[in-house]
Amino acid sequence: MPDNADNRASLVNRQLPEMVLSTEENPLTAPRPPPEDLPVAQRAQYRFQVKGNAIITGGAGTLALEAAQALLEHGASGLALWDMQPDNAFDAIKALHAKFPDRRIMTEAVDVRDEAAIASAVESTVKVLGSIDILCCFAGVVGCTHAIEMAADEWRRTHDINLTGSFLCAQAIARQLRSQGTGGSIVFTASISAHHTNYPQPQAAYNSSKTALLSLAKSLAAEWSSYGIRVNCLSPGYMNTILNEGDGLKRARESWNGRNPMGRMGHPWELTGPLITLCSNAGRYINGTDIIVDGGAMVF
Ligand SMILES: NC(=O)c1ccc[n+]([C@@H]2O[C@H](COP(=O)([O-])OP(=O)(O)OC[C@H]3O[C@@H](n4cnc5c(N)ncnc54)[C@H](O)[C@@H]3O)[C@@H](O)[C@H]2O)c1
Ligand SMILES: OC[C@@H](O)C(O)[C@H](O)CO
Repeated sequence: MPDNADNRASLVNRQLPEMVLSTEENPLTAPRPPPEDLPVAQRAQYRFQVKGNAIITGGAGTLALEAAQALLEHGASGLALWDMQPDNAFDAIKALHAKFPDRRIMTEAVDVRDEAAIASAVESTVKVLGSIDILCCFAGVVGCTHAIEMAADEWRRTHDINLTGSFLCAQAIARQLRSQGTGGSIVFTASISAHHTNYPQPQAAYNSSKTALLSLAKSLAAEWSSYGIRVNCLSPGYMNTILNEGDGLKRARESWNGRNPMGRMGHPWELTGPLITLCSNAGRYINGTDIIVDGGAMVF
């Protein structure tokens, strides 16, 4: 690894790769309003229709499975649920197969920290589904350790999964979308923790990994828009999922609700409207940003 002085010298002499911005003529980023003659009844559907196939990381988790159902309801033709523990989704996937017998729904055991596993999952996903159009990154972990006590391993693991894992999956899918020439939508799951510091639970590693995701989404949106790839984040507030269950968090939950104008946690379903927006025509001009879905938790 060169030291800083060498780095600076090589930067001065290096030809930087050009960042190609999209132009008005790029068909991948054109506005695509509904055709004038589309009947009124079909215009709303056109706006929120999900086309093609989606990969969902952390696909056995609560928010991810709710997203899976929403994507199918809005028209996704196929889904690949990638998770380190895909068997946890066994019953949920059985139910999805029963509700949507005409769609292809597959699972893959993938650790999002593992580049080789991601590459092989892209290959097998494309083999089964034919192509990829959407990536939703839900894989994530949270710990509640005081920063002063935190082992370096916990810090690294949190960032490796929440931040680097999202980057590695996005990069692999962007390469696939570029080779397809189709464009697509990538959605990271950040959090209100990306915007403010959780209280009362100490979550320095989690918070900083999620804040970095916001910045990553902006950077990738800038670099990849010429391929027709939009990159955005969703920032859920406190949602009713396993992540926030357990007696240990009972007092925290009371405190979260007490500081939320709506006085309650979010239902996983309540995240799916914004997700569908980002993955459909409705979100065609939304790029490099973040949608906060928290019931107003950060207004105080
Ligand atoms: N639940 C909330 O209140 C809330 C709020 C804000 C943000 N989020 C974020 O939403 C996402 C999903 O949260 P959830 O509540 O559904 O949690 P969850 O624990 O139900 O789901 C997380 C999933 O990620 C998987 N996973 C963990 N490490 C992985 C790895 N290395 N590779 C692949 N998969 C891995 C887990 O097996 C699990 O299925 C997380 O990124 C979380 O930080 C959740
Ligand atoms: O900030 C809300 C979430 O990101 C998260 O659910 C919580 O902090 C986990 O305890």
